[in-house]
Parts: sequence; C-alpha cells; structure tokens
Amino acid sequence: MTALVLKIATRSSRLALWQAEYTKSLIEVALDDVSVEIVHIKTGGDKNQTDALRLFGGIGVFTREVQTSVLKGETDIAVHSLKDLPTQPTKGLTLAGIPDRAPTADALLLPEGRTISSIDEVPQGARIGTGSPRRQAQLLNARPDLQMLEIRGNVDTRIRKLDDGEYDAIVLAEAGLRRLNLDDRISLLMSPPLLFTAVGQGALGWECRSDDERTVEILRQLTNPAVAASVEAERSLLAELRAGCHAPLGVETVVAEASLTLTAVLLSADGKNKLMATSSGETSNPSSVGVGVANSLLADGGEELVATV
Ligand SMILES: NCc1[nH]cc(CCC(=O)O)c1CC(=O)O
Repeated sequence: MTALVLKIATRSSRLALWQAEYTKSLIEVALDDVSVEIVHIKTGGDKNQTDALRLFGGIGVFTREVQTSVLKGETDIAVHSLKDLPTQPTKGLTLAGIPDRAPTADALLLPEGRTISSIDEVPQGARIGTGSPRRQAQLLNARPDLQMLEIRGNVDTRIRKLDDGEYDAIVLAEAGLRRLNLDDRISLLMSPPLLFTAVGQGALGWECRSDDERTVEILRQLTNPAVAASVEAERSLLAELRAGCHAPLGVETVVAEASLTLTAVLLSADGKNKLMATSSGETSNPSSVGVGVANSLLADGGEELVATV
C-alpha cells in the first residue's frame, strides 16, 4: 500500500516529459511508500510559437502556469529546466530540490549530423539558428562573419527546421539532446572559452508549496548539494546583475571539495565587447560568490552591456 500520492506538474514537450519521468523515478526509487502521477500543463511559451521569445511575456513564460497549478493545490511539484526558471522567487513556492546536473555544454548541429572539430570549420557567413543572446554574442565574438537568425519551437521542431534548410546550423543545449537520445546529431560541442553556458543550464529545479513540509523534505533528500551550490551562485549572479534570462551572460562553475569558483562573461549583443570576471569562495556561501562576480562585472562597465538588451 502506498501512503502518499504526489502529483508532478509539467509542460508537455518531450524534454519536459523526460524531466518529469526522471523526477518520478528518482522519488519512487528512493521512497517505496510514495507514488507519483504526472499532470500535463499548457504554458504561454508553448502556445505562442511564432514570436521571438524575448519579445513576449519574457520572464517566466515557460514556468508560470506550471507554478500556478502547484500553488492552487491541483498538483504538488513543479519540475523546471532551471535555465527557464526566473530568479525572482514565487510567493508561496520553495525551490526545494536540485538533483544531479547533466552536461552543461552547448552543441552545434549541422545538416546530416556531419561532425567537425572546431568552430573555424563552419563556412563563412553561415546562417546560425539561435534566439539566445548569450549564444549569439559569444559566437559573433569568435566568428563575426556568422549570421544569427531567430528560431523557435521545441528541440524536435528546431532540428526539423535545420534539416529543411532554413539554417546552415543551429545551437542547442547538450543536456536536452542527450535526454532525448539525439546526441548523434551533435556536430560540435562548445564549452568555455568559446561558449560559456547559461545560468542553470543542464540542471533541474523542483518547486513545491512552501508549507508542504513533507514534499519539501522529500525533494531536499534527493538534492545534489554541489549542484545546488553551483546553481545558487549562478542565480545570485544573474539576480544581482538584474539582467534577466535574455542577457548575453555566460557562466562556468567548478566545485572542488568545499570551494566553489564561478567565472562569468558578459558581452554586448554584437559580441564586440566582452567582460570576464572570476571569484571563489566556500560552497557553504554560494550567493556571496555570485554577488562578487556581479560586482566586478558591474565595476568594469557591465551595467552598460546589461542595459543594451
Ligand atoms: N530554453 C529552452 C530550454 N530549456 C532547457 C533546455 C535544455 C535543457 C537544459 O539546458 O537544462 C532548452 C533547450 C535548449 O536550450 O536547447
């Protein structure tokens, strides 16, 4: 007999469903008196597939409806890609759990999955499909000749648009491709110093109602403390910069025993200006590391770069 049934709220994209199923199995394996049901929720970000993301709703467009379902008590746990979860806390909800993180790199995809060993092998003037200012700015910094074009839709839709010839290449998170068994489509993995990752990329965040002590405790138990510390440092950096999710900001976090090092790059949208800052501290106080990096970026003129977005 199972004593407790927990309901997970999730978007219905293939990636979101994978993340919900993964969460369900972690909970059910760890706790044999708990069973988990998955509830599909449609979000504003899923309904509007035409406009560039940063032009509508922006903050929380993929997370709001999922959170509302938990707040109303229709469901108990919201599973998010942490990259898409705004840093501003939602009243009544707690980010109670963060499990193991998938690889954080970005991947370049070429037609037919042809592999290359350097960004230099991408043809001159190639049309790159990515709506992410972070990916656009860093790629332009390395290759000013490339053309950056907006792209929308879930992972499968984007790959279809590449294969239909709308783009010469697209950029997607390695994490999402691996989760969907699409890693054979990766033509080039891109990591620092070429491409610093997004805050929270590759990590999942679990929210529940702040007063739901039993669920808070379950999610806390399944948390990876090193990942939680890394993500907290990255999210405090983002919050302190007040840059939102659409700033050309990239990060790299390294945890070694009790020490955490966060490096960040902040660029102009055209990739011509690039600031970099690093700070280290104790894993027990990750937010101070994030704030330290934010302050050095701001002291070096980062405010202007954030304001141009
Ligand atoms: N913004 C969409 C989004 N949110 C999370 C992922 C991938 C999984 C992750 O980074 O955790 C993606 C797709 C992508 O950027 O390719």
